[in-house]
Amino acid sequence: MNETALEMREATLRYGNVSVVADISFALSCGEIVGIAGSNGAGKSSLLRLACREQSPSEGRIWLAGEDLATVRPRDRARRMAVLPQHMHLQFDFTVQQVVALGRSPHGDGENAGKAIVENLLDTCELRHLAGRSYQSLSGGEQQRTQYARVLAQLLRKQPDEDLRGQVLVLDEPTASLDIRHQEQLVHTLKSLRHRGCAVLVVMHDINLLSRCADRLLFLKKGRMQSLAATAEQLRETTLSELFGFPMKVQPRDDGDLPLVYPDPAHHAF
Ligand SMILES: Nc1ncnc2c1ncn2[C@@H]1O[C@H](COP(=O)(O)OP(=O)(O)OP(=O)(O)O)[C@@H](O)[C@H]1O
Repeated sequence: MNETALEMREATLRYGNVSVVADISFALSCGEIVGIAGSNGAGKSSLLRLACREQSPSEGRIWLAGEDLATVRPRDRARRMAVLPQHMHLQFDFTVQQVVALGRSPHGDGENAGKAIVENLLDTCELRHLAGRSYQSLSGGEQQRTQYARVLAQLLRKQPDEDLRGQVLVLDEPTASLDIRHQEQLVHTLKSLRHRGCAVLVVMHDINLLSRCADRLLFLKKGRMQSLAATAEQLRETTLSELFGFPMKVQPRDDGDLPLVYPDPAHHAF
């Protein structure tokens, strides 16, 4: 199997004559988590839309495990790549269980193996008590957890604990509505998916949370790659201050864990 799960080479996305993402090149390996960070409007969601072929690049090429993404049939792509968008609106009022089961659609096994996967995810994602509830009636965090379970249902091939090399998970702000307990749970599941060979591309505004899951961080500024490096190397005050356009502090920790990043409290910009 190809060790590169997803690769972009000189990918650009233009709306009219404005490039919202420009000249992006990187490779995501099987069993690797790449975190994407940057300011509002930097192009993070646009980059993810290119990665999952929701939009095709104006220039450049993208490969899924060595295959040109443009030639991978949509159903095949949906079996190999699961995507959690930033916003998700449902036209119909499904129950939580039905929403999670939607993830099995590309696999066509909803009545058999897929049912066991959905049942398992309702338990592991702590959704069992909500299974029969209308999705529309849920809180923001409950909806986000339901959607996360749906993409996990799509990501798994046949069994809850199988090898996931070649599978790609794309997440846009998956923790935006989650409480601390469920943020921690999500970080834990991402690490476990990585351990099983899954490749993950994830956007988060919380740089500390992102750093805790990502092997490498890709920093985007005005649609361009500012830098891509191992997480520890990216956590530098000058790099982060430039990225966010605000003075940032990086506090080393005694326990040898990654440093803590926070806005400089001495700076009074507003
Ligand atoms: N359909 C579109 N037509 C024109 N411009 C667009 C379109 N979609 C996005 N943009 C612009 O592209 C830029 C990048 O948007 P994108 O959603 O990728 O940013 P982002 O980094 O995900 O931002 P945020 O942190 O606010 O979610 C923004 O300036 C946005 O206004």
